[in-house]
Amino acid sequence: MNLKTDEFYSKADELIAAGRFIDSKGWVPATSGNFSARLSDGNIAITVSGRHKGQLQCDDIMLIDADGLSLDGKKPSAETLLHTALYRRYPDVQSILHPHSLNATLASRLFKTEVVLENYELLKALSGIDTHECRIVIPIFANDQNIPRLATAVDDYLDNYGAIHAYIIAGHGLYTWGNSVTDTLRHLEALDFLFDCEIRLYGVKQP
Ligand SMILES: CSC[C@@H](O)[C@@H](O)C(=O)COP(=O)(O)O
Ligand SMILES: [Zn+2]
Repeated sequence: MNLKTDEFYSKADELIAAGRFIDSKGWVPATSGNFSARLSDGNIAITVSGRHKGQLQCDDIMLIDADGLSLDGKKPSAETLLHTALYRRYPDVQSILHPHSLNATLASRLFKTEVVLENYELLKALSGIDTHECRIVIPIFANDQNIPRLATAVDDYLDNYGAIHAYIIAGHGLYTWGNSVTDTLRHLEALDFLFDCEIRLYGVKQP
């Protein structure tokens, strides 16, 4: 049975276009990053492991189930469990984007445990925020080649501290999500700008 529906191909097109945009910003060097979108039947369209995310073709997007098992014989992203854990936790989340952006990587080196974003108008680009008068925390997790263990660390944090908009993996990159691919791209672009502000401010504040 062919499980690839029109919806799958439409989400695949969105992820391919997102990849071109993200690559145009320099946020997915080499074959880094991974992207996904949830389908209405609960399955997930996700990037095949090891592909260049700025040069994705339809063949580079594959189908997995909600537990991350391949449904089409292809090899899903090495970080699939980070995607499935977020979809499991947040029923409204429909897309997850993971770039290896310079600013997320640098921010993790400078700020170590979390990035605090406060009093920026652009925070309103994040879902659920309607004023600059707010403070959000983007946690930074230690990098780990053991992805199940990393997924558990993220889950533990979310159990203890509640909902967040994104997280950084130290020396690695950013995960963010949203109610559509477009929403998630907006989050990515806003967060990159805000990380840039914090990194430059940090430089200014140094003696
Ligand atoms: C090119 S190294 C990057 C990988 O180790 C990983 O972090 C990554 O983001 C891409 O892995 P992938 O398996 O292609 O989804
Ligand atoms: Zn990665």
